[in-house]
Amino acid sequence: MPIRIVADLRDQVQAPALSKPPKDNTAPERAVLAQWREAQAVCFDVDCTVTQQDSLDLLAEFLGRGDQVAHLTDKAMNGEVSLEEALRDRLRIIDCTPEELTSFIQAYPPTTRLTKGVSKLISALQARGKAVYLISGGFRELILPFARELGIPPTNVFANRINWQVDDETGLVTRMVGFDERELTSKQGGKPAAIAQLREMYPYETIAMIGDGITDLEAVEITGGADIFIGYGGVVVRDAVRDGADWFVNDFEDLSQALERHQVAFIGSGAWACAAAKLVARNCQLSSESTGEFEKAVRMWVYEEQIGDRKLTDIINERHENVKYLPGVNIGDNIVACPDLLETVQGADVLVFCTPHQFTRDICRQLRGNVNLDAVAISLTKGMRVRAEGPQLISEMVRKNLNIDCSVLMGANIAKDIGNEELSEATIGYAVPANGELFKRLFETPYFYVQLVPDIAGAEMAGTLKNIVALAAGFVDGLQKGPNTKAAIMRAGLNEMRSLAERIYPTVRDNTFFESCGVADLIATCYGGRNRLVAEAYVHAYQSGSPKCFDILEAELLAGQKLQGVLTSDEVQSILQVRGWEADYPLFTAVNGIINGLLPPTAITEYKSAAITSQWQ
Ligand SMILES: NC(=O)C1=CN([C@@H]2O[C@H](COP(=O)(O)OP(=O)(O)OC[C@H]3O[C@@H](n4cnc5c(N)ncnc54)[C@H](O)[C@@H]3O)[C@@H](O)[C@H]2O)C=CC1
Ligand SMILES: O=C(CO)COP(=O)(O)O
Repeated sequence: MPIRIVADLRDQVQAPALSKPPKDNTAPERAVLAQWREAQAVCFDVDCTVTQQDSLDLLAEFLGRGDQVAHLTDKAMNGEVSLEEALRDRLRIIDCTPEELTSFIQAYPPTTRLTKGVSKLISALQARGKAVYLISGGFRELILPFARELGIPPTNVFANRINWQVDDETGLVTRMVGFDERELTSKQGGKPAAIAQLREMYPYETIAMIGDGITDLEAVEITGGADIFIGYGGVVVRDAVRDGADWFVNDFEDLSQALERHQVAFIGSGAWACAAAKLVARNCQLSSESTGEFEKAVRMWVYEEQIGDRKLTDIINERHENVKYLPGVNIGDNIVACPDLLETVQGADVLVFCTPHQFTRDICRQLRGNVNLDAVAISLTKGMRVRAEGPQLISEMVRKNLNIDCSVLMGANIAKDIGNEELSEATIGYAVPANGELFKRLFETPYFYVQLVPDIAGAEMAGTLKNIVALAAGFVDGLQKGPNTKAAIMRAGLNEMRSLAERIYPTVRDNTFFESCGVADLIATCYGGRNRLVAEAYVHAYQSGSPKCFDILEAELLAGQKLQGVLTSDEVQSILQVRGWEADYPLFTAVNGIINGLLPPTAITEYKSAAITSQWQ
């Protein structure tokens, strides 16, 4: 039985001289590329896109009626006859029994008919958590074997259904008698209708449609349909489809490659930055060996210092260890330390910010105009900036300066313990769900669990404000009070954190404070953090009669690491003062009075009344 092979098909369709030069849209525009990478759902046409031949054409050939059917298929795919009409006529010609259909599927199993690279592409999409659908004007009986082969659940298949005639006497299915005309894909406009239905069922922001025919292109031309249309010309090239496509590919490898290998740049190299970079290094290494989502090498910007007679960057690159800020932890040999900020971010499309918050603004200024326009960012920094018009969280600063999306990762994350691979958790606050998922894949490991919350401001405010409460906890420890007092201070602190976050950012969700970024981070920092440690030392020095300021204690105790709570307390207090809210936040206000020497450390246990005193000094 003759089978039309790919080359024949192509010759046949391309043979007539093109009336105009082919449009070159084989290199995607930046925005199209970004949409392709972001798409949460990807819909594939099946015949001549997933399969090398049109299944009905091949079935007709198998039955010896090939020429009549192929002619009708081409007419429908070129938009010359309506889909319904072509479908009806083709089925009438094919007119086969269930046994003939089964023999056909056995003779041409899916593995022999898949187009080059489609299997790899679909696996890569699935590995990235994207939903894959088959949307076809063909028949389920012929399409489900492909769905099975590609790991696509039958519920993700939109296709037509053959009506079968049942023998009244035997109850056995005998012949096909047309098709179910109620199926969405049996009609013109069926593909965008199927996509519109997906949108009703799921909150997909970006949907891509891939196909070779006019009915596939239609999916993007109707409101509520797909967001981008990628034309596929590996089997058949149709002028109208090629010209109408946002991107036209002849090889699925182009699409796989475009999905692959995000280049990650890490900005910061302190204790947490290095522990977090170790998580990222592991995942980039693994992904480069499997899904290819992330490039193996991760550049890390290091604020250069001399360590003895050597540069810190040289030591990190040689020993894979930051001997000053996270000694004893191998952060991964694919982390490349770089002292030049702009060189670090060159070509990167995933940016991780993790520096003490007082340095982020200057870093953003240097980066302005120097990062990929389609880059996405995440901030691990806990802190805020205060301007005349109000507070600015670090994620807002990144977003505003660089004009890119910025998620946050916050949590109970004492750097040394994560460096030592102790079980820990974090919360990613995101605005764009696909970016939240991307960052989860970048950070999550078997010892570092990540939860996603659609609440950037809540997660970031929680991470920032708990540093003030950690100072209060340090005062309590310095005063050698027991667990009741510490718990009372932490509870009051949590209330003030939540209240202030919700007051400044009304979109903040209450539940966020029960995630790792909320109560868990508060507990971890109030027991094991640097803010607690230094605040405790402050009390000891104060009580010994030789008080020391926080700058001195930071330098003495933290070996170059930076405290965030003291600055944050001053920043938050200026907001409370300007807005006349101090009385509503007595714990924050008492802490600020203590760190500025207006109140003695003992005032922490009398914070409700002490705060009132401190306001007027
Ligand atoms: N250390 C921890 O356990 C955790 C820290 N964080 C947060 O992560 C952020 C970064 O903290 P770490 O990585 O721990 O840093 P760190 O406090 O350990 O180290 C300070 C860093 O600042 C750099 N630096 C000093 N002067 C600088 C300048 N002028 N410009 C730019 N950088 C300069 C130093 O080179 C060093 O890398 C902070 O907001 C912190 O609150 C969050 C979770 C845990
Ligand atoms: O944020 C932290 C833990 O999640 C670390 O807090 P410290 O800066 O007080 O060490």
